Amino acid sequence: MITAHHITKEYPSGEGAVAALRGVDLTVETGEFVCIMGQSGSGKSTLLTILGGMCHPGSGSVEVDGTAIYRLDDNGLADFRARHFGFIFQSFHLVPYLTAQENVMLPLAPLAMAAAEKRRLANDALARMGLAGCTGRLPGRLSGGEQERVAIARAVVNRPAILFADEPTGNLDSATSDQVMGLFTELHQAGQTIVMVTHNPDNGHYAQRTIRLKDGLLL
Ligand SMILES: Nc1ncnc2c1ncn2[C@@H]1O[C@H](COP(=O)(O)OP(=O)(O)OP(=O)(O)O)[C@@H](O)[C@H]1O
Repeated sequence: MITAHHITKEYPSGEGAVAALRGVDLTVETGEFVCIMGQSGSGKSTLLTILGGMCHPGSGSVEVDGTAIYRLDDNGLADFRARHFGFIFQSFHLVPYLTAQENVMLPLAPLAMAAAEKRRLANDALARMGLAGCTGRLPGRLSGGEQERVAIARAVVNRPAILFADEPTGNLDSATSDQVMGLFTELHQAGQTIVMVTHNPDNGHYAQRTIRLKDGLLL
C-alpha cells in the first residue's frame, strides 16, 4: 500500500519556480490498478516519479507498506526500489546492444543472487509475456509490441510489489496498446498493484480507479 501525504514539488525556472505539485494526498491499496490522468503539464509524471522513489518531493512524505521511503539514505532508497518497484516508460528504454534476456536481467544487477538464477528469472518473465522464443534477440530484431513486452518483463522480473508505468502505450498503435493493456489486466488479476500515468482515456478504462490531476492538484 502506498500512502502519499501532502506532496509538493517545485522546479526552478527562468521566471521563478514552477509548482508542479501543490499538495497531493493519495492512497493506493495493495492490489489496486490506479490510473493517473490529466492534461499535459498537470504534474502526472512528477507524481509518478515521487511515488516511485526516484525524486524527492519538496515537502510531504511517501510511505510504502509502512516504510517512509524518503527517510532512507540514497543506497537504502535504491535498494528499496530494486526490491519493491518495477518501472515501464513510454520509450521502452531497452539497451540496444543487450539481448532481451540481458535487458530483463538489468534490474536484478544490484541484488545478491547467482547469475544462473538471474537468467532463470529473466527467462520466466519473458515466457510470461509470451516471448520465450526471443530471449537471445537484440531489441532491433523485435517489433514495437515485442519490445514493449520485453520492457514489461523487465519491470516485473523482480516480482515487484508495485508496478509504475508512465505512458506505457504512448508509442504503440491501438491494436498493440490493447495487447499491452490486456497484459496489465492479467498482472492486475494476479494481484499486481499498478500505478499508471496515461493521456489515453481508452487505457483508463482498464484501471480500477482513475484519479485526475489539474495544475498540480487532485480534482
Ligand atoms: N525538470 C524540470 N524542470 C523544470 N520544470 C519541469 C521539469 N519537469 C517538469 N517540469 C514542469 O512541471 C510541470 C509538471 O510536469 P509533469 O511532467 O509532471 O507533467 P505531466 O502531466 O506529466 O505532463 P505530460 O503529460 O506533458 O508529460 C510542468 O509545468 C512542467 O513544465
